[in-house]
Amino acid sequence: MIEVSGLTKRYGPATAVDDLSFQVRPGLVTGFLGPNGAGKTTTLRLILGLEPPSAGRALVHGRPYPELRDPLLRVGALLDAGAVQGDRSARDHLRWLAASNGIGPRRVAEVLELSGLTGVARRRVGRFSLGMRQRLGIAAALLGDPEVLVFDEPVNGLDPEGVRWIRDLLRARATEGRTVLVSSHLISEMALTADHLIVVARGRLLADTPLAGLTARFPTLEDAYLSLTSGHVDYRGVA
Ligand SMILES: Nc1ncnc2c1ncn2[C@@H]1O[C@H](COP(=O)(O)OP(=O)(O)OP(=O)(O)O)[C@@H](O)[C@H]1O
Repeated sequence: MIEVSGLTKRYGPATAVDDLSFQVRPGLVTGFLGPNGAGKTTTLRLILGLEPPSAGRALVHGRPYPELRDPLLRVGALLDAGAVQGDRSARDHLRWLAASNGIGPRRVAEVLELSGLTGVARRRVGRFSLGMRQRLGIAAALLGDPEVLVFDEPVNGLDPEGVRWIRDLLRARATEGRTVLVSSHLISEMALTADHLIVVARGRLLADTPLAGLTARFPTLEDAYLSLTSGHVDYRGVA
């Protein structure tokens, strides 16, 4: 369970996240949608304790993320798949992460297999394509077999097979009763993947609803999303 209440983040005079409150419940894939600059990544960073909020709070398993013991075993996150040291092999990268979190090498082999990277495990990450980096980031998120998954744009750069893999993975994790929060700009993909949607714009909550609640009055989720966000797009700060 993730609980966000009154969450606010200001950067100087700009408010990136504005008094946001929502819950992400276990057993569902919750899609996190919004226009460019809506505050999605900032919200995920606040949930993961990568930045302090200006006001409000975000709790994971009932605690602020920085207070979790063995965080990698509790929460798996994919934020910036590019942020990996390029001179390490995929296997060494995962082994290093695993060792620093008390996870054994057997689990590294498992997540390499799970993410389709076994054949390239010894290759330097610097030579990986964007899609392979995404898979590596997801492998890292799965290392601790966590109950909560937080993925920012996980299908970015993935080929159709990879997109299907992510969709099935998120679905399977939710079916096991885990908490899954996933942001995406691909509305058609969210229509296939998500059970529940949280939509934000300009840092504020626009909708917190089951997927069916949003699509009932529109032919497609894209139509519903565009109707909901029309008039809320201003790309503050986006060059
Ligand atoms: N470190 C920062 N300093 C100043 N402004 C920031 C910082 N991080 C984010 N912002 C601003 O906060 C706003 C929200 O950005 P954020 O990246 O959270 O949006 P997003 O919904 O993830 O966008 P996108 O869909 O384009 O990735 C933007 O206006 C952005 O420029």
